[in-house]
Amino acid sequence: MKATINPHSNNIDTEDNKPVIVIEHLHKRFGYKKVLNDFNLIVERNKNVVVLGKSGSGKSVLIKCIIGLLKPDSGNINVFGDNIPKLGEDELDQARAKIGFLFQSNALYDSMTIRENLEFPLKRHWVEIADDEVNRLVAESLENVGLAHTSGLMPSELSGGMLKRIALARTMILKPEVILYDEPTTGLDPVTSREIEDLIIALQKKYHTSSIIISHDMNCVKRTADVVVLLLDGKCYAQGSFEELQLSEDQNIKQFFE
Ligand SMILES: Nc1ncnc2c1ncn2[C@@H]1O[C@H](COP(=O)(O)OP(=O)(O)OP(=O)(O)O)[C@@H](O)[C@H]1O
Repeated sequence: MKATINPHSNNIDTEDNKPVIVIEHLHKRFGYKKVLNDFNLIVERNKNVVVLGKSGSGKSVLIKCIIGLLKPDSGNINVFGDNIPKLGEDELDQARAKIGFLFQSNALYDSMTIRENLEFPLKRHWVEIADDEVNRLVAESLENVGLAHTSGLMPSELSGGMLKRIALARTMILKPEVILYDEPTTGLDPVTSREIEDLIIALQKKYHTSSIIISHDMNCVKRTADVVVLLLDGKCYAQGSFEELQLSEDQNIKQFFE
């Protein structure tokens, strides 16, 4: 079953229809296990696509293939015209500056201050960047997540929700055009989850980013998704708005909404 997306359901201009990620015939197996089996997906500019799927269905494998951490067996992953699986290490490094990745674990460096954590991607990707510009971008990204006062603190001094915000600030500091979120609200209480969802939506509006979000949290899916995709048996089994999928009579889809 494939739900269709109503092209008139959102206030979109033509720029927003522009595909930024085009995944075609993606295959990835580990031994005998076919994890992705002819997976196809288009993500348009300024859209949040949430990927739903059971545990072990291949959501993380998909995201790792998009960012080039895993190589698919076959298929194309075009991000702004770069076919990720075909890129060499240097080109991949450049492409990754345009693709932000929010790790489920946050992946902050415990031995660095918040400021140093934020400076790290800037100095790695933009070697020639001036100190003034570093200061400006660090301040802007901390303000974006409402944590300007934490600059000199260590990660161990922050709560789980604050760490997630800092991880988001660090992901955003390079102004990526695409952001991949791996379960952004897992392990957070409902109030903090809601704050993170609000931030995801606010930053998308501010910077016109496109996102793929993996989530089990149906509140997060409902609030953040422009498009919901169900990954089943390695394929894009269904695709549509949250409401369209919620109304589906297909048992494979229904079970996620019960
Ligand atoms: N590097 C690897 N080597 C072997 N098998 C792997 C590897 N990475 C993932 N897998 C297998 O691929 C399948 C999909 O894993 P993946 O982590 O993508 O699932 P998921 O949908 O993200 O699950 P969850 O929701 O529990 O995080 C699993 O069976 C997993 O064991």
